[in-house]
Amino acid sequence: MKKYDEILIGSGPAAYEMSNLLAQTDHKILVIEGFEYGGTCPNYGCEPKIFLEGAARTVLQSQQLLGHGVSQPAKLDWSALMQTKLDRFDPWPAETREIIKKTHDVEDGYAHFVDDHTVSVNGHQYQAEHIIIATGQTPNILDIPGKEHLHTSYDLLSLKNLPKRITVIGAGFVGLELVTLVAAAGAEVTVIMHSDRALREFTKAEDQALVTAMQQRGIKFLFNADTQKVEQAADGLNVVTDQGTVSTDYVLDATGRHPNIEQLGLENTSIAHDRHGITVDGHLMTTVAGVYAIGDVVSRRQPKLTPVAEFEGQYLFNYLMGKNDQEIVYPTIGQAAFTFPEVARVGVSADAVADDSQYQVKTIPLKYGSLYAGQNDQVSTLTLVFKDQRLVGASEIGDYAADDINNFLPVIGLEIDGAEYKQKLIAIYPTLGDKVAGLLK
Ligand SMILES: Cc1cc2nc3c(=O)[nH]c(=O)nc-3n(C[C@H](O)[C@H](O)[C@H](O)COP(=O)(O)OP(=O)(O)OC[C@H]3O[C@@H](n4cnc5c(N)ncnc54)[C@H](O)[C@@H]3O)c2cc1C
Ligand SMILES: NC(=O)c1ccc[n+]([C@@H]2O[C@H](COP(=O)([O-])OP(=O)(O)OC[C@H]3O[C@@H](n4cnc5c(N)ncnc54)[C@H](O)[C@@H]3O)[C@@H](O)[C@H]2O)c1
Repeated sequence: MKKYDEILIGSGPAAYEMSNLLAQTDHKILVIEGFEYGGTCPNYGCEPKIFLEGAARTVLQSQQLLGHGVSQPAKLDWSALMQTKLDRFDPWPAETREIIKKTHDVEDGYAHFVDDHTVSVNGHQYQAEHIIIATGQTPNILDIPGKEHLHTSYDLLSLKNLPKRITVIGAGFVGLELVTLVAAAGAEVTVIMHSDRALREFTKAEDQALVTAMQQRGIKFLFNADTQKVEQAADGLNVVTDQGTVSTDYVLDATGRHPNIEQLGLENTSIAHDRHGITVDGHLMTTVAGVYAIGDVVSRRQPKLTPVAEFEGQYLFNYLMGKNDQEIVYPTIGQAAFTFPEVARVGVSADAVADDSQYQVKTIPLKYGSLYAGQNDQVSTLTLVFKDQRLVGASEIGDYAADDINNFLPVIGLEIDGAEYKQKLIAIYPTLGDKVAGLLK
């Protein structure tokens, strides 16, 4: 049986970060990847999504400015845009594999444990001083009649021809970001939600303003609807819900993601897990000594995001190399949905402390600023949460929400007050950065 210092199962952002750091050591490393090297984010997640969003945003901004100095809205050619996406992204998995292979051994296949300390792939068995599970998450598929008609975000992000009518089940991050893209490209979109809340991570007011903005662009929403089945119809598909039937050409299942643990053979081990992922301690060690988990596959309350996965990769590298023996402490984490308008947040939510007199909430409409007025961005609203004069939370809905909220991350994470900000920084004007010091007073 071949032995390594470290075995990394998966090659997404969490494992890739660790593999790059381990490349600087003399350790013998094996990276096992069952699908596309680089994982979700660069191949069928954040990166292709934000790439496609560039053109979609241009179209939506031009529509928003009709009658405000723009006379002809831009038009999105989905097939042409998709070709540029495929040209850019198709080579990435092979390139990533080559980069990893320069310093580590690689095995192309799905790994599973045969016992607590032995991993099997392609009929070979391997052991290591440290085994790191970094297998991420995978999209849910509703278990309903006609589920063979359901597509995932993976399918949609490579869809060469845009269907006329698209139905999206689920209005979380993946659902609403992809709705933004396909609706901007001209598809008639219906979103089926099983409650009346879309992005629960944001305030109710932000969530409602986002849904309203989407409705005003012609996107239909079915609230509190339970999807029962998908049926073949004479001219497409019927999505049958308890609130009525939606005729459509394509159905995206965006009802969430679950940890990639089914193929890992955990039943042959003592590695504990729950429906949110693998259970780890403060050093990211599983319930088996020497076996660790990082990234989206970990059961934790922090959001499942690329920078969080990378942070865990860095932390575990430092811990295993003896550079840090402290338990992991997560930094201040910013989060955004790249919808139109965007929504973004950091720290304490205004809704969570609405009834707590220790907190003060300020809501600031941004539409009067020239930057926002110049985009005819009528919804932009910033919400700040203070405790003991200190900023502890910020959220925004608006065309620039993600960039705007990035301004508040150092304020909260480094605990800077308005005076210190003003003394140490002159931010770029006229952006929101320039207003931060004033807003902290
Ligand atoms: C559509 C979409 C958009 C997103 N947008 C953003 C965004 O804008 N910003 C952001 O921060 N995050 C975003 N995310 C989330 C982000 O992609 C993940 O948080 C990130 O990829 C997690 O990295 P990871 O390494 O933990 O897992 P992954 O990237 O999922 O990588 C896990 C890898 O393990 C492999 N694997 C699984 N099982 C096995 C096995 N048994 N053996 C071998 N290999 C295995 C998989 O094939 C995969 O390559 C998005 C996700 C999606 C789906
Ligand atoms: N911009 C970003 O940072 C970004 C983008 C995409 C994904 N992500 C990450 O990926 C994670 C997963 O995203 P996601 O959108 O797949 O999951 P999610 O949990 O954000 O959203 C899934 C949605 O589907 C709904 N749902 C569940 N069952 C349903 C049903 N039967 N009918 C209708 N609706 C149903 C849920 O209520 C929820 O609103 C996110 O939490 C985030 O961490 C981040």
